[in-house]
Amino acid sequence: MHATTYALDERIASSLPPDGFEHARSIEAAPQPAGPVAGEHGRGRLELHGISLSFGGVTALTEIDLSVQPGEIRAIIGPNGAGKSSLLNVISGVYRADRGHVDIGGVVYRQVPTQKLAQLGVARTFQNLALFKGLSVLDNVTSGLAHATRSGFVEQILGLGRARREEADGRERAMRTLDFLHLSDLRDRLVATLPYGLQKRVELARALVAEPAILLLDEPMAGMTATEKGEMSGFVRAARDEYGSTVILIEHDIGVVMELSDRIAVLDYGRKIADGTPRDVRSNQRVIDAYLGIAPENEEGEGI
Ligand SMILES: Nc1ncnc2c1ncn2[C@@H]1O[C@H](COP(=O)(O)OP(=O)(O)OP(=O)(O)O)[C@@H](O)[C@H]1O
Repeated sequence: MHATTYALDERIASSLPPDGFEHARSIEAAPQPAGPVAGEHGRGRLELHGISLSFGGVTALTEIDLSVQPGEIRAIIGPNGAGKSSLLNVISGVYRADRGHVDIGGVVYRQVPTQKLAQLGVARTFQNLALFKGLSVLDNVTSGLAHATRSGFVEQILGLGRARREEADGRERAMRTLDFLHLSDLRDRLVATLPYGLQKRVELARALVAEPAILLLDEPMAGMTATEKGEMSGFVRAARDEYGSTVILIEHDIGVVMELSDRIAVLDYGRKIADGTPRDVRSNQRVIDAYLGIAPENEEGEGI
């Protein structure tokens, strides 16, 4: 494990939010954190306290509390429009909550500074792929380290010592991540030529190359075949085991969620209606009524 944390590619961060809603909040300058800088001490811990968010007259989130332990795989589920993406966008600083705060590794934010997400050890993937389709797999994954670069523009242009060492180091890290996700053979392929399921895996690689303390995955298995979902689940679990990353994922496939998650938070109309182990959630009557729609004795965790 490397002590250094790396940043998301600025180009990707600045392309947020992806949904194009009229009332999308602008990213505001974040206040300086009040407490100590997040260190190894609180690495991977995330807490939300009383998060409320609305868009004009639409309430997206109401007083959400969430406590995620280091190394945990935590799913956020709920019907369409329940507030899942909004919550992920609050965690990653795309939205500023109307009320409440986000605690990342012991540092409290009213709005998480998106541009510093990587320094905080947070990486994310997107519901709609946000890859550079015209670049190779290797270049896309290396771009996940863009903020780690310490050398200046001139050094990079001139290919001076530090810039060259950083480039070599970045490529080596990217190669290791590709190997980890069984993508090495595809490293020179243009992303646009890959099937969708593999593009999703490349996006995971780009997030993982920074060895993040907290990995936010927005529907990582959407649009995948059952086989691809199984593979992806295995990679997500392996990533947690290998890098010690805390994983927070939004996923609609209940079978996957039940099988992969340590704990599950369930949202409905912007409120958290349940939070617990897959077994707890599966037998929770409010969850069954709002989301699962099946009696617990009749299901195998496959859902809906
Ligand atoms: N930028 C926005 N502008 C206006 N309304 C928004 C915006 N983002 C979300 N909303 C609204 O907030 C509510 C929660 O939406 P959100 O996308 O967070 O739900 P979700 O659970 O992620 O849904 P889905 O599963 O369909 O992706 C919805 O009523 C949605 O229309």
